[in-house]
Amino acid sequence: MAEHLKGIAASDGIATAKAYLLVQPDLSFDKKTVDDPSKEINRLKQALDQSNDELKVIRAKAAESLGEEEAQVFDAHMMILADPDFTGQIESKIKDEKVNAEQAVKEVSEFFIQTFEGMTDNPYMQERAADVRDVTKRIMAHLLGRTLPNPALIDEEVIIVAHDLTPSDTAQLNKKYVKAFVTDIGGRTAHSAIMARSLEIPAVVGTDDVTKKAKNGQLISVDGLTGEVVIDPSTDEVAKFKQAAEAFAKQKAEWAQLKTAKSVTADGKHFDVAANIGTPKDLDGVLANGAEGIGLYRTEFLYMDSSELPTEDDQFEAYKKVLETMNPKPVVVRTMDIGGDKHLPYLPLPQEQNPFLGYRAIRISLDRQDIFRTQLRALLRASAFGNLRIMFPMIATISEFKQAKQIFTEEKDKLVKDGVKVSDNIQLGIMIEIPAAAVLADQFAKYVDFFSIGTNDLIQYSMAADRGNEHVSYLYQPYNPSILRLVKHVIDSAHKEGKWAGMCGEAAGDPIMVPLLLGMGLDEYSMSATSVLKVRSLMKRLSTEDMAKMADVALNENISNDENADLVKKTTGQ
Ligand SMILES: C=C(OP(=O)(O)O)C(=O)O
Ligand SMILES: [Mg+2]
Repeated sequence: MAEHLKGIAASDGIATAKAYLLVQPDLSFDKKTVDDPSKEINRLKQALDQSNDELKVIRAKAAESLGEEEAQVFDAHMMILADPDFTGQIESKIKDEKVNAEQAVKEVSEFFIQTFEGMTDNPYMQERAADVRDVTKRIMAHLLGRTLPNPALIDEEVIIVAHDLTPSDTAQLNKKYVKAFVTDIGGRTAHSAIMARSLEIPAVVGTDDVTKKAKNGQLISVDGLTGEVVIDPSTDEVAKFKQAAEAFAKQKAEWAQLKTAKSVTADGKHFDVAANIGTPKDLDGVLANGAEGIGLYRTEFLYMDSSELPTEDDQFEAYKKVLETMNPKPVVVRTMDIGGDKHLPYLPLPQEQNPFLGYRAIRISLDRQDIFRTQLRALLRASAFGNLRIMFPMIATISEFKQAKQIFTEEKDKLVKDGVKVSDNIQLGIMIEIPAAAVLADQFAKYVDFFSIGTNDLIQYSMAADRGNEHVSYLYQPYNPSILRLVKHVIDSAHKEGKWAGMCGEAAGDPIMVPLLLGMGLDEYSMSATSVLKVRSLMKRLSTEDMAKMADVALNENISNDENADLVKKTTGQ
């Protein structure tokens, strides 16, 4: 019998395929005393061999589908399996303490993990702790006769079903086979959802319990436009999803005709519709969708994709590629925004009660100036190859901006003195994603060249509602008059000082928000590349004068998010 679930529509597109459960098996066991240690040692050897055989296959597949670099992590895993120090200590423990193999593996791996994690002056060795943890899980699964999910081995069309996906899980999804994903938890602006949109993989998040309801191999239909999920759909339902997929493809073909057009409203006003990217790989999507620039390059993915801090040259190459490809269109590069839900294995952050309110983004950059200066130098060198703008994330105070600008100027002066060519008109701006900065935008506008409003965070901090928590997603209200007033104040403050204001949070590509933003005079709209043509087509139908009247009601008369959503729908016929 078909089972219907409703989640949060997180990435456009519709698909039906077999479910692939990316769920960690239960690897719990009891400690036991054994009479015959040699029998346990044989079990251990068998599990080590099985793990090694499995890793060889996974490595080969990963190299084929994801590339040599991504595959190398599995070499590190095989090296641990072959390390006589590691396996020898496990054998000795079984022999000397007469414990079962599971217990010996657990104790020895914990010892190695702790030792590596303690090497705080050696980030390379610290990262080995994660490898030991991964390998231990594999050995344990073989000892216990359980199966670990191996997404790198997927070689047929599937829909991934998971409790949650981390940004790095999402980065490993192979678009050729992964037709969609569905998760128990998460919100539309969680980074895995944002990445799904840039990969053009349909996604529904926050279904609550899809992992409990779907079984491996079962057929499953997913509608990333409505949030509908059907497990084991009937033939009629499969046909209905197919029809919806065809209608969506037709709609996309219509939008595609606007690829080389400018984004102009019905009354002839031009606005910049730009794209957000995470890596230079996303440029294909940007070009395919005819974006008028990059409004947000999230550089932290460069750091997350690497096993150590990327060098100045590595960064320079990535930034140069993006700037050259887009030239003369503007590229807004955001400096590293690590922390919150984005982690670096080689840069351990303190354990915090509230990581989203903690040590992150510009706070880390101003503290770890070695990292920040390297990034700024790479950016400055790349600035000679295109139209670079730099922005700083999570700015709360004017003093933070001044410090960041000072460091930027120092690095620029050093490069110029060394005869390195750098651009002389790099705009420096800030993300407006902390309410304090939004409220003080009139003051900030005197110092910065531009604002880019990060609604993903601005909404969560204003409403005190975690952007990734489906239990409070009802409070995540982009059209709430309180949010609209903050946005309006930011736009007006920028204009008063002759500066421009953009938006790079997901709201900038939201068809309900765009008419309100046009009415408030926002200059630049930056979104997932896949939303660019949809927004351009919407703008064509709207007049800024009508939208300004509507925005006035939304800001000053209406009192709720839903009232404003209804107002926009009615006024714009959506
Ligand atoms: C664009 C934003 O940044 P991120 O989603 O990377 O936090 C935002 O907060 O709106
Ligand atoms: Mg943010």
